[in-house]
Parts: sequence; structure tokens; C-alpha cells
Amino acid sequence: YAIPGELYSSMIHVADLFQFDAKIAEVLPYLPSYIPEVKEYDRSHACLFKDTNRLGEGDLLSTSITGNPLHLYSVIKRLVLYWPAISRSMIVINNTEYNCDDKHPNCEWWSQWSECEKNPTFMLVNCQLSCGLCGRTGNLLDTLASVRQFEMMTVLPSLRDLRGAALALARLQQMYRIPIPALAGGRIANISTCVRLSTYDCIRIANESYFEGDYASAWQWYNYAFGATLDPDGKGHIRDLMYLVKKQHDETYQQFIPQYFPRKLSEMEQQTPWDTKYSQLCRGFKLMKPEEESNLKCHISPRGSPYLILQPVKYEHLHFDPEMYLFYDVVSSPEILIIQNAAKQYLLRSKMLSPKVPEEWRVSHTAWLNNKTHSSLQNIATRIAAITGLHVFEGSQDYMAGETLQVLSYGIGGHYRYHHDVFYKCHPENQWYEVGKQYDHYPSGDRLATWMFYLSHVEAGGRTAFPQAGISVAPVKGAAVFWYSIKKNGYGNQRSEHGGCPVMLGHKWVANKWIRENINFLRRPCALQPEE
Ligand SMILES: O=C(O)CCC(=O)C(=O)O
Ligand SMILES: [Fe+2]
Repeated sequence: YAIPGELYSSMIHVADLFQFDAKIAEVLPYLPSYIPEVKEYDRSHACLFKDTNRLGEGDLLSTSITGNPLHLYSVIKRLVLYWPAISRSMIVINNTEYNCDDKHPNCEWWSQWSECEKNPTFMLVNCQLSCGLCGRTGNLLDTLASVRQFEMMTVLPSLRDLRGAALALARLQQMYRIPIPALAGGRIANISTCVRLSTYDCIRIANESYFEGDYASAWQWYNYAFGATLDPDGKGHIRDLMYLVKKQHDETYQQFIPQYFPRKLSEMEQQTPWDTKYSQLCRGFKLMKPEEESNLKCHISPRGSPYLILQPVKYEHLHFDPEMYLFYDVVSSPEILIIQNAAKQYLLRSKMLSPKVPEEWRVSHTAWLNNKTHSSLQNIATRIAAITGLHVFEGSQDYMAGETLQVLSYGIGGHYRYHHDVFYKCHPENQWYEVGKQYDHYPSGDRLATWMFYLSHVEAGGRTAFPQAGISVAPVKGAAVFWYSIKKNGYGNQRSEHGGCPVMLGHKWVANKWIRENINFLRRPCALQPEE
């Protein structure tokens, strides 16, 4: 499952991409502007330059630029679609710089008839003098050389990354109900950028939604592209695609997938897709009943641990069923840097436990760090144990209290669709007394609880949402959310289902410590009520 070199699914390579992109922009003024890719690159990069000054205060690598999915999509698009042609014309220029001449007697005449523009493949090789390619300074060669040097150090995005980035825009549009004209006009999470999505971009986004089976999204993006294009051939093509997606939507309509339209498209074309509890929670709505909320309190307490007497922990009780807390200031900024730096060399595309589940349901990179990685990790584990009152030590397969720390970096529109963290206790038909074989796979028991650190602030989106419990938590850097996935009676708690909402703006990093059941049987004894 690990896909090395995949860039869109985490933020670890974004700085490299933006820096290489800036390097390419340095060479553009030397290249013939009638090469369409040069013109497009220049135009698109000029917008980034403008927004870097406006939104990023001149810092290309500020989160407001690299964490903006519209700019990240544009950089990936430039590097995937335009860079190859630029790279080729750099080769031509490099070669001609030493031997620059017209190689055909008609060159001057042809160039007067705009053949350099019309027929660059032939002319740039054979009529360099007449096409104005000769006599550039040594500066150019230095620039070309430095771009090549940069290229060797950069992992370049692929078509797969462009597709992943397009799907990310579709996911954000759908989840956060962004009007398509606003997104296509460069607006996201109340931020206006100069990025504009072209008709091709909208079709690309629609196509990716279509491949993922999200016909409601696909329909809306095709519909928008249809209205936006003036080209009659283009309109005809888009109409065909719309017919196809309408048919697919209406055929699968009976299966009722909630992100679809409520009615068949053949009955009504203009309608709003279903909204789900999950996406409402991702947008920050609270869906808890007042009587559930009224007894929740915040605390400052040593939680009965001698470790915490001098520095009690601040926390909020978030929910009763499942039992859930948010602990503030439980990992420091220097510790966060240690965790991120240690994780960077190991991060790979996250896996799904069940191979039947679409890959795009989980878009992030994962690294596992054990306590021996750094002395801080041992301290952090001791802190988790003190606060939760549970054992979290790492041990052998059958004597493990806590799993090694799982560090996650989310990419463009990165998310983790709602799921259960428990391995086998989430379904009533799979209760512990029936699991048999499955139980043997997890000799330390199932995942009793999840402790999740937020290692970054996220400007917009990226909440952790619990659709059945009706609550969502916004990432707070340095805090940790903690919940039990298993009830005191040993049954899995269905209501602990949760997901990581798509990141709309910013970079999201989290770290999970999963706490196992068996060794904690005395630390979390059963209650008086059998259903508790
Ligand atoms: O990132 C999040 O908010 C949730 C992550 C999660 O649920 C997981 O890694 O199991
Ligand atoms: Fe999870």
C-alpha cells in the first residue's frame, strides 16, 4: 500500500514543491513566451507571487500559502502539466547556447511569417538566430544549471497527485458546501485567492468525483463547467458526460448513499445533495441533546496522580457516552518538533485495515514511533499514563498496554472517513465472547481507548467528528482528545465511531496512542450497571 513519492496525501513535500516552482519561475523570462506551457506557467505563477505578498506577507512557505488547497492544486498542476514542456525547451536552449545559428537559408523569411510561434518544434531547433534565441548572457546558463540541480533534489508530482488534488477540491466543496462558483473563483474558507479554476479544471474535478462514485459532486461540477465554457464543442462534450453521470446516479439511486441527491436527476436536475450528520459536525455544528450537555464540566486537577500534583492538567469533559475528554497543553512545542522530525523519515501513505475500502477514504501519511526513538517519547508516554490512569507501556505482542505512537500528516483536503478504532468489537455480531479466531490476532486485546494529540493548529476544517455521539472537536495545538471505544462491560461502543474531517486550510498533524484492553483490566473495572 505504501506509495513512495506520492505527494498530495501529506504535507511533508509541499515546501520542496513550492521552492522548485519558484526556481522554475526564474527561468521563464528566458524562454520563448509563445510556447503555450511557458505562458500558462508564467500566468499561474504570477498569481502565486501576488498572493504570497498579499496573504503570506512575502513568505512563500507560510501556511496561508502552502496550506491553501487552491494554491497547492495550482502548483501541482504547473509541475505536472507545464513543467515537462519547459524542461524540454531548456534542453534546446542549453544546446543552442554554444552553437546558436540559423541552419536553413529561409529562416529569416519564415520568422517574419510567425513560424517561430506556429511551428516551434522545427523552428526552435533550426532557426534559433531568427527566432531570437541567440546571444543570451552567461546568466541564463547559470539559471538553467541551478534549475537542473534543484530538480535532482525534488520529488516531482505525478498525474496521480494532480488527480488526488482535484479530488480533494471536490471533497472540500461537498463537505463544506462551498458554492462551486465561489471555489472556482478562488475563494475558500473566507479567503480570496487569485486562483481561478478553468473549465478543464472543473471537468477534471468532476471526472475524479465520477471515478470515486460520487455522482452528485460530478454532476454539479460538469454542470458548472457547461455553463462556464463558451466553446460549442466543449459544451457538446460536457453534455455527453452529464448524460452519463445522470444515468449512473439514477441507476445507483436505490442504494441510497446519503451524499447523493434526494431525487433522481432525471426527475429534477437542480437540487441540493443530501446533507449528513457527519458533514454537519465537520462544519462545526453541535448535535448533542441539551440534557447530554448540561452536566459536562471543565476541570483543573492532578487526576489522582503524584506526577501531576505540581502541574495539574486542564481539561474539558466533552461527552458521557462515549466517555470523552479534551486535555489541554499536554505536549509542548519543542516536543511536537521532535515528534514531527522523527516521523518525517518514516512517513508513508496510510493504510486501510480493510482492503475492500477505497483508498481515498483515508488521505494521509503515517509513521510509527516507538518510545526508544527519543527520550521525549518515553516522557510523553508516562504523561499519558498519569493523566488517563491507564497502563500505556509498549511490550511484546501479548503483553502490550499501549501501541507505539502513530504520527499522521494529512495532505491536500486530507481526511479519514468515519470509522471505529477497535479491531473487532464494533459490531454486535462480533462481541468478544464470539470472536474466536479474530481474538487470537490481538493477544493484547482490542483497542480500549484512543489518545490523540493535535500536533498543529488547523486554520479551517480538520475537526474530529463523532456522527453517532453528535460532537466534533476542533484541533488545538498541544491538546489531546481522549475517548473510550469499549464500554466498562467489555462491549464495543458503536457511538465511538469518528472521522478526521477534510482539511480546508492549513496543515494537520496528529499522533495517536492506542491503549489496549487486557493489561488494563484492573485499571478500568466494570461498573455496577451491566449496560454501562
Ligand atoms: O485525524 C483525526 O481527527 C482522526 C484520526 C483518526 O481517527 C485515526 O487516525 O484513527
Ligand atoms: Fe480513528
